[in-house]
Amino acid sequence: MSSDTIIDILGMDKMYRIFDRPIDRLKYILSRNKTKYYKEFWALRAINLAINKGESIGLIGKNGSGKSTLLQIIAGTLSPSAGNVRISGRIAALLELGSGFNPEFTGRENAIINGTIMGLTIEEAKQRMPQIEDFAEIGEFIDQPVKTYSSGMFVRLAFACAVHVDPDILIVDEALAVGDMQFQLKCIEKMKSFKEQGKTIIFVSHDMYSIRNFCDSAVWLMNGSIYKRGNVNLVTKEFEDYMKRGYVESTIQPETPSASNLVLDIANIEFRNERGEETDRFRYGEGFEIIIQYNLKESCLGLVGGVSIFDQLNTWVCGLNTKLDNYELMEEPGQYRLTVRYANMNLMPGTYAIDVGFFESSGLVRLDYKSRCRSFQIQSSEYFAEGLVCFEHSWNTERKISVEV
Ligand SMILES: Nc1ncnc2c1ncn2[C@@H]1O[C@H](COP(=O)(O)OP(=O)(O)OP(=O)(O)O)[C@@H](O)[C@H]1O
Repeated sequence: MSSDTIIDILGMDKMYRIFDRPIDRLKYILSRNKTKYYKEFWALRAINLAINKGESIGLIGKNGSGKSTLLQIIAGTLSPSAGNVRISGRIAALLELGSGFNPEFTGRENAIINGTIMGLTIEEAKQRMPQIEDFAEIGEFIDQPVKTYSSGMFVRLAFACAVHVDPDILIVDEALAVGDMQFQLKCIEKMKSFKEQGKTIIFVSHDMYSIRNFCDSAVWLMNGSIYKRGNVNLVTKEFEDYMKRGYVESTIQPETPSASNLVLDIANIEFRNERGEETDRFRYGEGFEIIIQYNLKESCLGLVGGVSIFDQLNTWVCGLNTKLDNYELMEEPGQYRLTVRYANMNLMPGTYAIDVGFFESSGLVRLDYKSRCRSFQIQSSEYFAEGLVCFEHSWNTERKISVEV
């Protein structure tokens, strides 16, 4: 284990025992020779994973691939069946929400207990209470039993506790999606500052856009094994292609719902042709514009706007956003028109749909997202090519002259 390695997993397996009937579990517990009343299910197999200090890792994989199991083992809430797991730092994990809380205790009591479990003394844990209360913003509920909390309050308290124990490693398992948007933004700011401080972050999401925006590298789990690890863009792209090719049943997670449109509202989307006329029909090869009117209600640092085009089979034809193009949007509140211009549209004739979305800078929080909100047609009376796009091209042929010797 190098001095930079903060998480080191070697040859780790996790097996779950599956009992067909509750009585079989009881029989197993009571049997002296531990007769096998169960079936074995290997959720993780031969995992070797070393993560260095300061890395931001995106953990991806389809449903049931073993992501949560791996995170729980790293977090120490689940034991592996075999292998070694060495962690050299303090871990704060936001896994199943509030799973570490005792429902009968108040928020304050739980926060203090959590702090002591994380290695703080009771005094240190108490000293951090004002910051936790401040961050969680749940007011007087801090002194109510957590069983009375809404799921949003749980996230608030859980995140506040997690980030105020000064962890070296932060694990976030899509927990953020439950909180309200203002709070999500606050959490993301905190995660960014953790990243800047060189802390290690493991982030699980089904949203590849979020993973690409937040992580440096990605680990792809498939059927309980690490299938790929590497550059976040390459691995997530390959994962998306894999999912699209339909190797899997259509169990891709639903999109993360748009955060309530408190910060930004998309008011209108329209298409205009090269002559500035509003229309949704274009000639093949013609340029056109998509004009998005939106209302920014609160200033938003690093606002990102994007448009994606899909064909009728849902193939993602082209996704563009202002961040990828280094185009900065204004951050002050106001009403805006954002125009994206496509020159020489060489999509083949057919009907296409668009998604339009706005995100805060890391891409983790959707401020407003309209899926397949408008469609347009590319028309041509000529039959000139097949497929999805027609690239600019030319043909050439040369006759090979055979020389007799
Ligand atoms: N307590 C358990 N007992 C038996 N099997 C389990 C248990 N927990 C998880 N599994 C199984 O282990 C496999 C991996 O589950 P896990 O929750 O780690 O996957 P995941 O990648 O996090 O999935 P998702 O994206 O749906 O959250 C799944 O097939 C799941 O059914």
